[in-house]
Amino acid sequence: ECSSSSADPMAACLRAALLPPPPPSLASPAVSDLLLCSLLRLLLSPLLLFIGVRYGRKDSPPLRGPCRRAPSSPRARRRSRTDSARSATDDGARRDSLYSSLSSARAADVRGELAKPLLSPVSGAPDLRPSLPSDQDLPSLPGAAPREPPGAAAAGPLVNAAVLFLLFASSTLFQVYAGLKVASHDFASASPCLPPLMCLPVLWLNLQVWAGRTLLGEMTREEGIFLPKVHRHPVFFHKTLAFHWCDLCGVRVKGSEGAWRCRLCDFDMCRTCAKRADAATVSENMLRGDRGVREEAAVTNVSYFSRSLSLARPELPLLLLSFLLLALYCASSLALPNFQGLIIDKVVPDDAGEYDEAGFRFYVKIYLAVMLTQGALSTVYQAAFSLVSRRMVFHVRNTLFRKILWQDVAFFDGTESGHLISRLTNDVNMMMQPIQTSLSSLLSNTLMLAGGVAMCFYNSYRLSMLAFVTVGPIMYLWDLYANWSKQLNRRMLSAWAEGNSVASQSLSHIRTVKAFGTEEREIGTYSEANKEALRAGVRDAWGNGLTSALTNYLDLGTGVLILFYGGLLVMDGKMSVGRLVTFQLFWNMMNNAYQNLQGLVTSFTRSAAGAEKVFSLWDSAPDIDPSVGNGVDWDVEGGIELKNVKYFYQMRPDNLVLDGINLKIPAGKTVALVGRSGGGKTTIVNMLLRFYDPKEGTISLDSFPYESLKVHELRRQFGVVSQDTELFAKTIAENIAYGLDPSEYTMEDVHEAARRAQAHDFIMEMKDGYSTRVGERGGRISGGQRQRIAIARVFLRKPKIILLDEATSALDENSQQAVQDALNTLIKECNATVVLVAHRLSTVMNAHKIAVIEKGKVAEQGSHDDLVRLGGIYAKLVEKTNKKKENALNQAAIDGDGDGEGGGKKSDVDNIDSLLGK
Ligand SMILES: Nc1ncnc2c1ncn2[C@@H]1O[C@H](COP(=O)(O)OP(=O)(O)OP(=O)(O)O)[C@@H](O)[C@H]1O
Repeated sequence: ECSSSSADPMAACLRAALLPPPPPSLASPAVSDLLLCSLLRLLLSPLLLFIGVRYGRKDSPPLRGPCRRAPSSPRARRRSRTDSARSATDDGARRDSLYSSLSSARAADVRGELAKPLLSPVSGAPDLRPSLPSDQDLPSLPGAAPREPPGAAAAGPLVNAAVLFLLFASSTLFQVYAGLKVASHDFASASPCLPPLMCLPVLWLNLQVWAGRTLLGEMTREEGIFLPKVHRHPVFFHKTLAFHWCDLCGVRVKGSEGAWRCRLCDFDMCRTCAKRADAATVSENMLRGDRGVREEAAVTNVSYFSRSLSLARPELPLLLLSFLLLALYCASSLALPNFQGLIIDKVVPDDAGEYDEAGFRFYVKIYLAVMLTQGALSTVYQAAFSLVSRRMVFHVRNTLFRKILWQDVAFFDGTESGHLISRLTNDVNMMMQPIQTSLSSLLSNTLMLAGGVAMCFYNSYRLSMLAFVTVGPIMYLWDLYANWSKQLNRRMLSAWAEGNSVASQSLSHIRTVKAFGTEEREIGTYSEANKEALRAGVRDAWGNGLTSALTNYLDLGTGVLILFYGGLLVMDGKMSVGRLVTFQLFWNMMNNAYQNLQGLVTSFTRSAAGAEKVFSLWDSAPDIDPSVGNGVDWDVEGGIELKNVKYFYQMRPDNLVLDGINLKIPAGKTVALVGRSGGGKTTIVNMLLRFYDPKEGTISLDSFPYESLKVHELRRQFGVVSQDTELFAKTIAENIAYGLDPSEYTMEDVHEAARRAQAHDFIMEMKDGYSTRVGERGGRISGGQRQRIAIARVFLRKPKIILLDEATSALDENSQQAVQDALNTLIKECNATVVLVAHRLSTVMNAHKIAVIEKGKVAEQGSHDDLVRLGGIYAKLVEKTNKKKENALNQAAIDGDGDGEGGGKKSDVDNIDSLLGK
């Protein structure tokens, strides 16, 4: 037939290939061809998979010692997670025994214990320290000294990619061939089971590719190492990490050295830290509660989608209305191509050369009416969806901020504010972006796709079979790209978080930056973080472009096939022109819907990187749960007792700060804490505020254990003036009344509180008085003024317990005197329990009780007279002060200096730190 005398030999050839009229039977050559193809693939696929699994592995040889490989199968991963959760629970349950063993050791001994090799934990106690690879293990870690021939490891990913490509290319070719066969077969008198039978190979091929890819992915998964006590996810060695900081030591990773990195969250570990046997579980920017680090779970598309939908639950009525309108809109859209086809058929003359003008006018009118209805429906449903998505974003931002603020104080010890700002902004934006922009298009495209597919098959199953052979390959390509893009987006979010962190630190310490002239360095660091994000973004853009180009070519090829084969059918009189146009319109509609959906799935997959960070924080409830406990509903007296309190900070577990503190703070009395710098005084104040829970021992208020009380109500009993008060960037009046409801005070109360705190005069000297804005952190007023505003706060709140943590230590002599006077008035007038941390003997001498904190214990306690009589540490301090004063007086007499300070500073004379000899 190809050599026939047709005007267009090429068309004749294709026609012969596409339109053979074979006798319809199950044993026809078309069917046997397809069976042969399927068989061929049945042999080819396992062969390719074998090559991929054998030569495509990327991982390193097994490790020895305490670190183990990341479990490779999903079930093993689940089991491992359960194991580590169980071991964490066991660790918690057995923690007491560890602490009892710790209690017998002094802090220094504890440090010594922790420095022991990892394989010999504290005897009889669970080892809470990280199981990091020992030095012997490290050479076997990937990147350190691979045992496999260097070429083999490097070629792994290439082999893998080549195998995947061959699988993809062969399946696409087979699918196109199968499509052509189905489309060209004459089913007129065939057995009814033949058409579906001939369609099966296409389905089968797609299934094969999907199964092959999943299998290859699972079997060649790069296995990192799993260090359950350092990090909850497996970590992988990366030879080049251009812009990352080690989350253990905080030092920047050198690009040439490489480092360990978690691919699920923002965790990096340098090689030096990986070798440290005494590295503590101190990773920065991890989710942590008061009891330790928490897992950040990976988010799948399904869970991301279902959780996002659950966020829309409060908007359900509006959402249902918009869905209804949308369904109507889609139904009208699906009707349109039919009318277009009918209109075209009416303008084509019939066999007698007549036009059906009446029919033509009728269908044009209907077409117009449907279009107008469609326009109105689309306006309303889009507005409704946009409203729903905006409300969702509002809800997510508010809730996330609430979740952050309710985290334990320990969480903030280990997290930089820049990272948190990043979660609130970049991560939320990334997570909400597909929902915000595509809530409506998701549904409309799904409906259009389903309707389009049905209408395509209804109009021509032959053309449909031909057209659908590229759907599988296109899906495959987009899926590949989406998963790759998700990784890039994770990297981008980490880089943005680092950038935010650099920016927020530089801005909050702008004076230091200026003083040291490090502007350029900070700009460089910031720009490097952004450069890393840019690099990932550029790669993502290229990937997107390439995937779009490939899928577009597949799509265009399908369009050409439909046109060509459809044209042949029309020429053979097997299809009308209107039908062909209708089919084309439905195909375009379905194809658009499909591509939009594919784009949506892709953006969901990448945005899951942001959703991971948002949801993990969302799900992380604080260990000191604000909703747990009873209200403080009795008339609080303010008596506090600490019994055998032991504590070490999570970020420095080797430093046992409190080692069995026993202290009674009687109601209405003043108790002073003295001791050397770093001795743990502020830590006791933190424990009194229940910022942290003791690792061992109890604290009670009026005999009620702290854990039995609602933490928020407990903290409301306290007023605090600390070393460096930081005010909010609000007015002075707002700062004084901070934390109180407007109904709880009047402006007169605010003025009175300021007067008693000796702040009223300096406030009134300012042009705007109480409306003066103090700037960020109160930077526009002096340190002494800030402290007096903090004291005014306490006066206004009238708390039952007042905590004064070295309130005058950061001030110059004149300010010190003014603040000290204000504090003395506070102590006298408030009739409250006062806990006073002071660095000058003169401020503690009048306290009812003085507790000397030494090496994490209360070394001695009692009144000034009792302690002087005892002849211990405190008595020595008093003795030294008296001697200093005597010397100063003698010196003054010799110098003829009237003030008796001997030229020295008055505060030096009774400064506890200098008397203790730091
Ligand atoms: N958030 C924290 N994380 C880890 N370690 C901390 C933290 N805060 C304090 N430390 C450490 O705990 C120990 C006790 O600190 P604390 O502030 O309680 O001492 P202090 O007696 O109040 O000292 P100073 O008189 O100098 O204020 C110190 O070694 C300190 O370095």
